Amino acid sequence: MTVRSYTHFINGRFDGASTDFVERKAPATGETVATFASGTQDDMDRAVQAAREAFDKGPWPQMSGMERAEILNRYADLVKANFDKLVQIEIEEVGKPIRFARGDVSGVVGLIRYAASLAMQMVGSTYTNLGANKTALLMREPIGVVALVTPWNFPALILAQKVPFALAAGCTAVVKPSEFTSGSALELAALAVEAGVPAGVFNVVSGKGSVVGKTLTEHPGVDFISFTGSTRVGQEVMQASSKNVVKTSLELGGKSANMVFADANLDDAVDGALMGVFFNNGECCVSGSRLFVQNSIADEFIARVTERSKKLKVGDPFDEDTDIGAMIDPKHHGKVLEYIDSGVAEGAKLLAGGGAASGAGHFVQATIFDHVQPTMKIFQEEIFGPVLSITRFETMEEVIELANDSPYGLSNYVWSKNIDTVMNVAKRLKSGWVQANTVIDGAPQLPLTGVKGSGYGYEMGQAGFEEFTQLKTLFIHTGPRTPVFGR
Ligand SMILES: NC(=O)c1ccc[n+]([C@@H]2O[C@H](COP(=O)([O-])OP(=O)(O)OC[C@H]3O[C@@H](n4cnc5c(N)ncnc54)[C@H](O)[C@@H]3O)[C@@H](O)[C@H]2O)c1
Repeated sequence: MTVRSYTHFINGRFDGASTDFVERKAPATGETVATFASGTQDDMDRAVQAAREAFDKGPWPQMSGMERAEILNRYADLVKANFDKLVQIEIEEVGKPIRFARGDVSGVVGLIRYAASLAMQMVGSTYTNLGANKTALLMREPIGVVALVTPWNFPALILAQKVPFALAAGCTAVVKPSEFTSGSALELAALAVEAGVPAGVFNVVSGKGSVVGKTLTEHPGVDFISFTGSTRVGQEVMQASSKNVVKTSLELGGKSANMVFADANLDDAVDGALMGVFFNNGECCVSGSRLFVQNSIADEFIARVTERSKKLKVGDPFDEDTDIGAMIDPKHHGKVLEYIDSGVAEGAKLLAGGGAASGAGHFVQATIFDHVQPTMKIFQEEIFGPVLSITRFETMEEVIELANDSPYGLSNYVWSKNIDTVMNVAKRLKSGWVQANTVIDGAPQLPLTGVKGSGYGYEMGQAGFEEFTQLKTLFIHTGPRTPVFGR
């Protein structure tokens, strides 16, 4: 197996300055698949400086939207041309099954194309009703140098939820990818330059969050921070941003409810229950890891979900038939197993799985608990693995209360053929996103956001694009002015 060896990507090229490298072992095999430079404060300073100069001196921010769109579309073509390589990197470094890695890279292409269209939609507004001789222009401008910190579960996809939108707005960026999965970020930066993005516009520094992540989010050269990761680190990023009073957007953890009413299309809902929790190994912020089933259908529905879960294939992520790959690293693997033990210890009923799955990698069996109570850890905490917690309910009131009983508020799902049920539940759920009769769905046009412990700010969509812009108000007085002083 070839080991990919990466340095940082600063000012339009791979940077020769690093001497310290860390090995990335594939979670599914334990083999070394890549080495990443272990960044220092100095590396991060150089990257921010490159982005600062590229922003202040141009030409990227001054280009027309049409020019930026053209380059971004060329970038999308290049990502497509490198599809297989990027898919391989995501499988090897993350341990996710091939069909989901393919979905991620297709998603990257779509996000870049959509962002390209937004480059031509950078519109402000005009007020003409302010009184005689007065007009105001609200001019939309790029926010500046942006710090983008990404997690390991969707390394390419989450990067593409940020970078193309920032670039479309005319910003310049420094990316700090996860230290586990930096390969795709570095490849994507190099492809952007190949597509015509000028040097210094898109920089990547790999390394530890506590070193380069911290340096980046505290850096005085940064104008906006967009962070995706855990709620705990999100809190640290908030503190870091206060140092220079920098605007932030935080996309944090989740513990979504997947609610199945008796009148739902039950075939679809069974599939949605499995997809909700086992997609991307369960390492998914919008995972529907709490399943709520209405009492009248519960026994049969839960039996069907359990039976199907036992047929899932856990193992080699390169195998087309694999449903669940490997957990990201041994520590996280151990944490997921501890949650499973806590579910048993706290009295939930184990229906399927319940431990590690065999193989050389960090595999976990598809695990299902029934009769989970809101007081249990597996109900409240984000497990980030293939572990489903099921709770039964009787009424709509009860399930809304159960769903909202969470420190998080990212996404929720409701299954019912009754539009009244869907609307009534959706309106009362405390989450940034609700999906009806589907699960973990989305499109580049639709903004993702959280409430409560899931963060704030928007990613994707027009709202996500506007995060990378700011409004400058130009108030213009024309014609004679009535004196205020010295009349
Ligand atoms: N809301 C969303 O859209 C979304 C999407 C994906 C993942 N997530 C969340 O991400 C988490 C899993 O990812 P993770 O384990 O990589 O998260 P994490 O918070 O441990 O790390 C995220 C990133 O922050 C960096 N980091 C760590 N300490 C830092 C510091 N002090 N300052 C700046 N950066 C620092 C890490 O190196 C990494 O690049 C889960 O909680 C998941 O729900 C959220």
